[in-house]
Amino acid sequence: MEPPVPHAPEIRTDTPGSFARAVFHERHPVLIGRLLDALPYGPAQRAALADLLAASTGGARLEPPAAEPPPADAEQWREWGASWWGRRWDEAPFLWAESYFYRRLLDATGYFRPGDPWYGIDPFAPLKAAELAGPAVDGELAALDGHPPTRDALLAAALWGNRADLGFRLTAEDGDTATGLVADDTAALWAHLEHAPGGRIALIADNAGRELLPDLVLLDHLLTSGLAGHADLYVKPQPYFVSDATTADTLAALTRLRTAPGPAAAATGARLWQALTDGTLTLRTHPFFCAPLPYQAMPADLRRELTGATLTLLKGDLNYRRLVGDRHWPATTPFAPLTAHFPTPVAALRTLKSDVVTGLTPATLARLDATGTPWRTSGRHALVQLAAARSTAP
Ligand SMILES: O=P(O)(O)OC[C@@]1(O)O[C@H](CO)[C@@H](O)[C@@H]1O
Repeated sequence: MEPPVPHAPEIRTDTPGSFARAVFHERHPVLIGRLLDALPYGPAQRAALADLLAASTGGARLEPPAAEPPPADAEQWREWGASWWGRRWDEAPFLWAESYFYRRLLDATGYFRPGDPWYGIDPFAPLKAAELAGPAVDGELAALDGHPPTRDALLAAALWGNRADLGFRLTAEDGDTATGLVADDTAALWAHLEHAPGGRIALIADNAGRELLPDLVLLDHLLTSGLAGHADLYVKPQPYFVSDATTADTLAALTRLRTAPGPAAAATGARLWQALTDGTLTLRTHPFFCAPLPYQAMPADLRRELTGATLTLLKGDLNYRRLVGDRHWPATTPFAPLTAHFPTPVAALRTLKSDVVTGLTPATLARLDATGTPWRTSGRHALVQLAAARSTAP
């Protein structure tokens, strides 16, 4: 008999002193301030953003997205929010409420209003562009011209690239430095790919810029080494969680690679460009990547699309929360059973930036707890976790 899948309470924002509450009450005000500094939004948009902040932190009731003109996702959101409309923002689960906050933020800027001059304008674009143009990226691209990096180094770069999350950076402590891995299935991940080389790999991206660049370099390695015969790169269909990568961000990152002064970065960019044009690499998206739901609720069309991949590389903190469920799991809860719903073998590459964690050994947990630091949320720790036991048949 299968062991029962364990349960734990969902994380909510109404717990005083919690990380989730701080995201709404500390991070979001800083974020709205940054957006208002970065773009010359007019009085109506400024008022709408201020209203959103007040409603989402002040006990207002949840209402569906603006109905006039009806946005393309109106029906979808009516369904996704069926349990929550009319309830207070802080009664909804953290995962749901945060996702809806970003949806309403786009509403407030005019992003969804055809005919509005701000229609389709990414409110986070100035923040993402500044990071991509910055000197840190110059250094990281130049480093590719040194000793050819090992595959472990490429994987580690993609993993730690997840710290460059502009939402997290809004309130991260200065000087936070990376420490170590709390779980490390790196060797098992390579063994899994070596066991069935040449298959299709999916990478579900997280942040643009300094995270997406090493993700792209990793994909190039997987394709050129033959470990993958094809790669699908999944990005968000719309701006989300500040720096999540969209198609526009992917094109910007590719251009940054192709036009890099160093030969190694430029050659990587050229190969990836070619891979996109000849179909070896496919750029994909789906509305579910901005859904306020765990991956257990993945719709059938996306499930079908992913099925058959040798491995899905799932990047980042939010994807991890969606994978295992945004719940107060005891940290030693085994990782694999919580991911059994996922349609392919899956590897999470994530820096720890929220309360959820699973699959730790009791010794690791005791060591981390003994530090007396906020190790779950500081972004100083990371993990590579693999759940490989899955049918890979299409
Ligand atoms: O998914 P990412 O970019 O790694 O992290 C997203 C994040 O910054 O946003 C949420 C809180 O706002 C947390 O999941 C995490 O701290």
